[in-house]
Amino acid sequence: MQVLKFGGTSVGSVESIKQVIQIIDSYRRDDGSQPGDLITVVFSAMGGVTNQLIEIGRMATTGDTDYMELVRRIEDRHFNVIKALIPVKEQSKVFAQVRGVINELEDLLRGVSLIRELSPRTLDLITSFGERLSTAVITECIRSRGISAQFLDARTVIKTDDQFGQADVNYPLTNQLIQDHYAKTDALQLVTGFIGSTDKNETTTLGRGGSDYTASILGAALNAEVIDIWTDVDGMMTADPRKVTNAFNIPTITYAEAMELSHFGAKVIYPPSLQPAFARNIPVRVLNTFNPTHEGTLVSRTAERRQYTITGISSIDDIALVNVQGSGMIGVAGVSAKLFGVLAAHKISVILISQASSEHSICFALDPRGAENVKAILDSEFATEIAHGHIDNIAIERDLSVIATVGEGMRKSSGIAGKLFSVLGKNGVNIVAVAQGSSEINISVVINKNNLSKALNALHNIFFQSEARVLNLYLVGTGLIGKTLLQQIAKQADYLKSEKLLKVCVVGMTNTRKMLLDPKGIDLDDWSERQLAEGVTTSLPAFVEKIKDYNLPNSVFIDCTSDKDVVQFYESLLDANISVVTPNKVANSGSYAEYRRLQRTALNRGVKFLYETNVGAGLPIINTVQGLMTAGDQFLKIEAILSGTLSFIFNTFSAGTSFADVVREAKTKGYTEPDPRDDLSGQDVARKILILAREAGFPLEPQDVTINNLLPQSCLDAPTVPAFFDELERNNDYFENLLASADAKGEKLRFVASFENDKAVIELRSVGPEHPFYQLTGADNIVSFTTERYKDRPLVVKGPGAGAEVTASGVFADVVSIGSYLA
Ligand SMILES: NC(=O)C1=CN([C@@H]2O[C@H](COP(=O)(O)OP(=O)(O)OC[C@H]3O[C@@H](n4cnc5c(N)ncnc54)[C@H](O)[C@@H]3O)[C@@H](O)[C@H]2O)C=CC1
Ligand SMILES: N[C@@H](CC=O)C(=O)O
Ligand code: NA
Repeated sequence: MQVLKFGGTSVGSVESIKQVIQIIDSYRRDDGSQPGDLITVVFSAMGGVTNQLIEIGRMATTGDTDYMELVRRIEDRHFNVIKALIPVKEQSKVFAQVRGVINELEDLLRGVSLIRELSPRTLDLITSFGERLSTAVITECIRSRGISAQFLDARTVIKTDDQFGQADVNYPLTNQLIQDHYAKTDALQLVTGFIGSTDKNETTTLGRGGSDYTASILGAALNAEVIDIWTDVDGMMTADPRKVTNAFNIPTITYAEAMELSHFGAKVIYPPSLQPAFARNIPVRVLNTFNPTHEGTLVSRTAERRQYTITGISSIDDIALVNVQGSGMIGVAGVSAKLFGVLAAHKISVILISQASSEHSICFALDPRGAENVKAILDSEFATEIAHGHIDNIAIERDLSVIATVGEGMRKSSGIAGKLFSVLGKNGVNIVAVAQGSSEINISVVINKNNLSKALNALHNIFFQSEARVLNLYLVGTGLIGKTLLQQIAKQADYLKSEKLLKVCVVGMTNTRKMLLDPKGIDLDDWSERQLAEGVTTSLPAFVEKIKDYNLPNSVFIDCTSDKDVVQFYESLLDANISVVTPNKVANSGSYAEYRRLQRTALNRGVKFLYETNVGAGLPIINTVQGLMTAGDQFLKIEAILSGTLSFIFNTFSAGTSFADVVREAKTKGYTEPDPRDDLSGQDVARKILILAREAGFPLEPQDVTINNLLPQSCLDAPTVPAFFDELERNNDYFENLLASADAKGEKLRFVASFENDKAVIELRSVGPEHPFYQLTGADNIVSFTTERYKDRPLVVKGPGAGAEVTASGVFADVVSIGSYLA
């Protein structure tokens, strides 16, 4: 015996009923014989009809005759099925049959409108019409195809007590009646879900999950091989797909896991209603009527071995927490007994309970709609304890959500809780309360509601490991470096996904003109067109506000500008647990206090502030200094060429060429700052040596860096970039003279930064062939660190220190390292 059940959406329309009939056909045995003796099919009411019937009942009690129109609509829906699926010559008989049932409903409603009262008993009778109508019509549809099928009104076999609305089943009697009935027939049984009857034959309903319950009762009584619950989703998912886009189907799950997941909000099935089947160890499959070839989910006593330690994550979006606390509770037996006694006596259902081992407080979660009432009850029940100071306070906290991670696999593995808390911590999700069932298959955390989506996504990402972790990027500045970075990300995306399990998703970008945000991710093939077409006028505060609003997990803010206005937002971003990566030197070269503040904020928040490209572009310079510092080395001296632009200029400029043209070439090659005056004035190098000294542990301020200026005053004073180039042209002789005097000594011009004895100095030097900086070519940088451990021979880092590709690649490496950290 196989028991099938089709829910309201499955039987909600002509098209879907056609699909249902095909599915029932597919259960036919291989030899082509009719499925009759093998299966039982339970139906819900057509989607929406039960709620309409409740509404109709309510309208009838108020004397509102509009209910008649609603009844008409219900009748029409069933008539439409008859018209579409039953041959014309057989239709009139079925119309008459439906009309008869509707007449009965109308008589009943007339009675209700006369006495103006709707008892639970009458409401059960009214709602029973939904299943009675749907099942009767589908039975005729199937019969008209020549299949021997029988309509079974479940009220004749499912016997209950008289708790209308949620009746309890009399199993011994019910099982007997079911078995007796099935002994007499081998026709396909088509059964009304949701309803039963008392021993006085009054109609009752089975409460939440009603038709699943019917299927389960039948399956258990008949010892079915399997119960197939046909619904409108592909079985149970690892998380609610509306909240977690990467959620996927769970092929097998245990009864206990299914119970836990649905207790915490997974609504695909309502396991308590499947209890009779579970008790007899009958497997339940959850299948999709609209995608019938999908394997769905098999719920059974044991699940197959899985690659993930957890099975699923579910949540209840809105809960309130009631906190009962007081020093008088410590060691006083009975407070919790009394508390739970009171809750039980008032039929208050509790979602989760947590008690600190100090016994100083107990908190429990419940539906927020009942919270005020519960507080009033507790305040009154515990009035004495409160008066005596044993309990200080009964407080309600609102706007909370609960997330449950569920899985049998958790029972045997350590470190799950650690992983859970760590990932929530790194994403700045504060945990308000925690509970772990002693079965160890569920850890639940209560968090602020506004973090729910971020927390669910972060947890899903981390626990379903074979899935790539998503890094959400916000890019400010789509100029030379920003654009190159986007190209590099686009090119490398597949590799990162498959080899590093990182899915890099650019969710926001802005330049000075337009900003574009899309939490689903911006396609990197046409970002620039989209930014132009869909972008809105840039407002940095609005951009940052959006980032915080989205509250996406694993978020990284990338500043590829040279603007100080962008820097102002770093601290609040870090504070909101958003990592910051930047080639922009402004933040780290302001006051020492600001530099430290950003470092501290990142550290406190468990996020990253990375700026390798602040010095020497992609060369590993900052990382080298940080590595030496971490290992306890001490810096004695730093000597360096830190400007790619000036390196290039002095390696390229020769007598008879235009100095200004060489500077222009440096700009074209992408070496200069957005404003090349920053390079030539020594400002850029000053920032770099300042940052290096700070990284090396010296609290330098900008004024501690002495710049021995290279440019004539008129160049320094040039108000605009074009004016600056004009001044360079006018001063060509000056630069030629500098070059000539170095040439005369067989030396080369080098713009050298050095740091020693708490002082940083930058100056133009001419160095001879014996000097290590003499050989430098192109736009190379070189840094020589003399430390306690590298005293006799300094540690040297050398290589291209400017240019779009190497800089973007350094920024990219920082971003990826955050991905690895978060993972
Ligand atoms: N070129 C190189 O070799 C290296 C550059 N860097 C740094 O990289 C950064 C970027 O340089 P480039 O890409 O050459 O500059 P760029 O001038 O080509 O691009 C800057 C971008 O930032 C945008 N922007 C500026 N202010 C903004 C604001 N307030 N709001 C929104 N967008 C804003 C601009 O619209 C533009 O898209 C600079 O801080 C530079 O110092 C660092 C290391 C090496
Ligand atoms: N403009 C800079 C680029 C790196 O910071 C340079 O020339 O070195
Ligand atoms: Na670097």
